[in-house]
Amino acid sequence: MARHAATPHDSAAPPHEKEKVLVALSGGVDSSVAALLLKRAGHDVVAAYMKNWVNEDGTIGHCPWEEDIRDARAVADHLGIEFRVVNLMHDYRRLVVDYLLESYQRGLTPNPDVMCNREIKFGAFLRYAEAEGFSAVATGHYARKLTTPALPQHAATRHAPASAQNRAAATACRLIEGADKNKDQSYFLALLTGAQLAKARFPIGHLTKPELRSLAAEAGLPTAQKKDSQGICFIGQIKMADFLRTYVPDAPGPIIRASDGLPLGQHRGLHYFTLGQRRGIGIPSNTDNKAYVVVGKRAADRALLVAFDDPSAPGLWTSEAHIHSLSFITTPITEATGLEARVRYRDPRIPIHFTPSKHSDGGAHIRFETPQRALAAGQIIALYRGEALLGGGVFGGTDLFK
Ligand SMILES: Nc1ncnc2c1ncn2[C@@H]1O[C@H](COP(=O)(O)OP(=O)(O)OP(=O)(O)O)[C@@H](O)[C@H]1O
Repeated sequence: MARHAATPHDSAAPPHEKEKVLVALSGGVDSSVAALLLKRAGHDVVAAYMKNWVNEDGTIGHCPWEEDIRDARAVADHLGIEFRVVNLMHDYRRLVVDYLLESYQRGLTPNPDVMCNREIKFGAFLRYAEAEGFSAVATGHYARKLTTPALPQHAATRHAPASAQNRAAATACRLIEGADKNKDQSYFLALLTGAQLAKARFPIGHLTKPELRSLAAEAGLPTAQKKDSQGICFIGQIKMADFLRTYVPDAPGPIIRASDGLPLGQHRGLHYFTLGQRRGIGIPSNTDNKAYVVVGKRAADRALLVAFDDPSAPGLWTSEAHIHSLSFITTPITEATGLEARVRYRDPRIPIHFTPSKHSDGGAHIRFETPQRALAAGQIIALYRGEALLGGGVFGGTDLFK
């Protein structure tokens, strides 16, 4: 498959311009092929495994990091490139795990993968790379980067609160969904800034997974047959509930039927539940074909509010929402406009009307063309124009329990 051997067209560097790239090599097949393509394109490539979480307390959270380091090293050896292990455990604990735990304790639904990309891979890891003299960081994300000028945005104004650096980056590159629609990971990159994107390389974004697997096999990469990883690394194979049980103390409260206030039972802690959840409530409905679903949380008495899962369930469906912590890869949008949004990793893009907040809270008001089920406070919304990711924000209030 000679066509894959050329310089990845989504690289920010013009074809044939050699650059010094640090590739984030996880021990999985995607980043292995990213390293392979960079090497074939003639770049000066070094590979690094990020040591983020090693189950430091010896309690829970199996992450097969030793095996992954072994595999990553084997790939680097196979490609004849230098391999490093970069210890980011302190940053990861502070910027990802603490965010995760605090969010759950405050009744929010966090997204550690999105935060890991912004704060670790293109945060601490990128800073490490720059300090070591690299001009870019490459990952095995299914996303593409185009270096053509940003889409003209009639809504952008010179009052936009972007840094000069961000503005410069915005005109230089755009982030586009991965070519394999089944694997596209642009959602996880929604909170990157233009400056971060300027330094990012996504060498596999133009490939489909089957194409990538066959490239890996043809090149004899030791990870060619390795199974895809599931979920966020540090939680690995265990359930989020088991992880939370270890780190967040139980805080029991009543389970209340939202329609009439009827107490139905007790729960162990609101952090085990998220809006729209049906599993694990433990209350049989006693009504044929009806199941209870979480429709809300009440801070005052730590009540978990439930209702039958149907279109009339109070609080389950959302037509309008506030989003905060807005971040733009491209020029910030400062006037009302129609856009598309993705509210979960695997969801399709949906049409929305976007109105930036008149106040200086950096937020916006979103109206959906069709009501959406179970949008929880804390969840990430990614904003798009067609395949182009514009940026993202966070649903709801910053603290449900204020
Ligand atoms: N511990 C790590 N060390 C180095 N790079 C990592 C690590 N975890 C993730 N990455 C980088 O982030 C990218 C996306 O991470 P994700 O966890 O989604 O992996 P993935 O899609 O399963 O890819 P892979 O097959 O490369 O593991 C990876 O392709 C890799 O470049």
